[in-house]
Amino acid sequence: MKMKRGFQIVSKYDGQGLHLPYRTTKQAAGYDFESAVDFTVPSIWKLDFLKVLWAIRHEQTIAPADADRAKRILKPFLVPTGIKSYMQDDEVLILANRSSNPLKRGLVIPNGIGVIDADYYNNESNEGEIFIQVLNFGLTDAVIKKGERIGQGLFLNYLAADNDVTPKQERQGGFGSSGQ
Ligand SMILES: O=c1ccn([C@H]2C[C@H](O)[C@@H](COP(=O)(O)OP(=O)(O)OP(=O)(O)O)O2)c(=O)[nH]1
Ligand SMILES: [Mg+2]
Repeated sequence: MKMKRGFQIVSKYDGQGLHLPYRTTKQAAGYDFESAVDFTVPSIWKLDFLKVLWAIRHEQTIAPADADRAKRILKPFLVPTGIKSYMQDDEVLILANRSSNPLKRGLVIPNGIGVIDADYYNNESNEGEIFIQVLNFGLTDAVIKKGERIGQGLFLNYLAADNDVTPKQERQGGFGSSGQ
């Protein structure tokens, strides 16, 4: 059978008992992705963050160390899945949150959706490992266990615009690798 689209385990996770993404009901559109590792996502409502917000709100000077910590707290965390995905050239894998995540523990995907391009597969910098960006708006830190389902992926076809010029650049990685 000709392989059209699917998932594989990234080689550095070989033998670690990871599961390929799977659908949980007959007509589930999304393939659920599990976390490849135990991962704690700190709550954004850490004291330093509130302190900095308060200072900004009251036009007070912020100590550089506080500002740096607050920036770290607001920066999304990348949960590794240990999974890479191959697909046809005119296909894309869209990553979406599980709707229970914000409801149950305040976990949101700050990029809204994740776009996994076909040419991300087997890229030279990280072999095409898919990461799920998360921020924790819950009041307490979110402890994600290895094997817990944290997001879902949907394969879709995408369309090209008229007079589309295919760029020659090869993808080297993700998360800004193609420039600003
Ligand atoms: O939630 C995400 C979003 C993206 N990616 C990977 C796959 C995707 O193909 C690549 C680039 O994503 P995107 O094009 O959305 O980000 P960018 O900021 O434009 O980075 P680049 O310049 O590398 O394209 O990063 C993930 O693993 N998870
Ligand atoms: Mg891009």
